[in-house]
Amino acid sequence: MRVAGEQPYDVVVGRHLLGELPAMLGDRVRRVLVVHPAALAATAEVVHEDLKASGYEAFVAEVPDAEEAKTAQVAAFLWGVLGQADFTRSDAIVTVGGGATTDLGGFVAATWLRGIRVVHVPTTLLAMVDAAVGGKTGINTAEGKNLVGSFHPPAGVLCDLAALESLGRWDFVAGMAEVVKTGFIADERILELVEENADVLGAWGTRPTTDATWAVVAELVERSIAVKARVVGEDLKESGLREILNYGHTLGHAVELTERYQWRHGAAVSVGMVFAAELSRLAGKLDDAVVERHRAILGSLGLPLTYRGDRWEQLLSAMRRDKKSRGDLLRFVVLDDVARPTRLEGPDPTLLAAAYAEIAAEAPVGRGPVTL
Ligand SMILES: NC(=O)c1ccc[n+]([C@@H]2O[C@H](COP(=O)([O-])OP(=O)(O)OC[C@H]3O[C@@H](n4cnc5c(N)ncnc54)[C@H](O)[C@@H]3O)[C@@H](O)[C@H]2O)c1
Ligand SMILES: O=C(O)C(=O)C[C@@H](O)[C@H](O)[C@H](O)COP(=O)(O)O
Ligand SMILES: [Zn+2]
Repeated sequence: MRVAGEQPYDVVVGRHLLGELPAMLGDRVRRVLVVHPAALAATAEVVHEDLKASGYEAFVAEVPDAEEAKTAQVAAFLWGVLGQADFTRSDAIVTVGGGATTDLGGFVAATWLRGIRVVHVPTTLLAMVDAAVGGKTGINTAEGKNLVGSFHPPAGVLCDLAALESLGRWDFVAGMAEVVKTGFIADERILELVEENADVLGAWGTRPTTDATWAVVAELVERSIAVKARVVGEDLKESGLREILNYGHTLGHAVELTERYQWRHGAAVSVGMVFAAELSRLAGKLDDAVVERHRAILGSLGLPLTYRGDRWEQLLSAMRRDKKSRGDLLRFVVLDDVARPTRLEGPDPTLLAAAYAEIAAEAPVGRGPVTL
């Protein structure tokens, strides 16, 4: 799939794709830094050896797992590695990992010498369908999620579906939240596919994956990437259309911060989408049936639908730092219907509180498997 823009690039979905890496890196690259978390050390070493065999001067850097990687300290560590190895503007980074790794590696590529090439090799469902595509890079600060970053499109993305074989159930399910998001904002066929296959998708990794399930996963990945490619191809820097990809994220990111990143991103986005759907309904835009479809689909995958009722003020305060806010104006992506996203600007505080009341859990929810 081709992503349009000033520097168009390919997103390749398939199996055993590492042979495509040199072509994506391009002719001028001499040095390559492979960035990965510990869980992907073996894959990163294969990439490292392949690159050396292809004539590159290749290095590897292991970074912390998950959100622990998305800090200024870890970015500074990688800047140090690049500096020590004399990386120039014609050199490149390859990321091998989930969305946290692609966000971090993309950010370091965007900032080193004001921008070097990066190729992403996403290894989670979430990173394949969302994080690795579109050039949004970022790290967190104490005040919130992705508050520092830049738009820096990759030179290419290699989605090797074989990587999903080792992905744990709840990491796969968390990725499904972004797939479902894509369905609600742009492609109803995605929702139908999830509805038809929720039992096997929600049980990922607990039983052997049949060829039929792989075919469904491949179609979901391709459809989700197609939506993202179309949107970011039109609006890389989020001046309008791209905001729809943030459906469910205004509250979702606030939940992640409140939980000190102990919830998976996809789990927080799941709760955030139910909130956004309720907000859409209370604003008179969305039918009850579509709101209930959110709960049915996300719930059938095992994703959370509620969040603790005693955290509203904290969440509201975190939402003020959302990137869609303008001054004191809170802005939300909401739905008029399936595949008809729109914006709600400066909703009345009582409307927001009423939407939150619809998703608030009476007692604090436990640290369940998807959230952890
Ligand atoms: N830039 C964007 O457009 C964008 C879009 C969506 C999400 N994100 C970001 O992506 C991050 C979430 O990404 P994620 O869900 O991939 O989380 P993640 O990167 O934390 O990976 C989840 C876990 O899976 C492990 N893992 C990765 N690949 C594996 C494999 N093949 N087999 C076994 N284990 C594997 C990781 O080590 C980690 O423990 C968040 O930081 C979110 O903000 C960014
Ligand atoms: O690509 C985008 O644009 C998105 O909003 C995709 C989201 O799934 C992703 O989580 C993104 O990182 C959120 O961006 P942010 O600007 O709200 O931090
Ligand atoms: Zn997201």
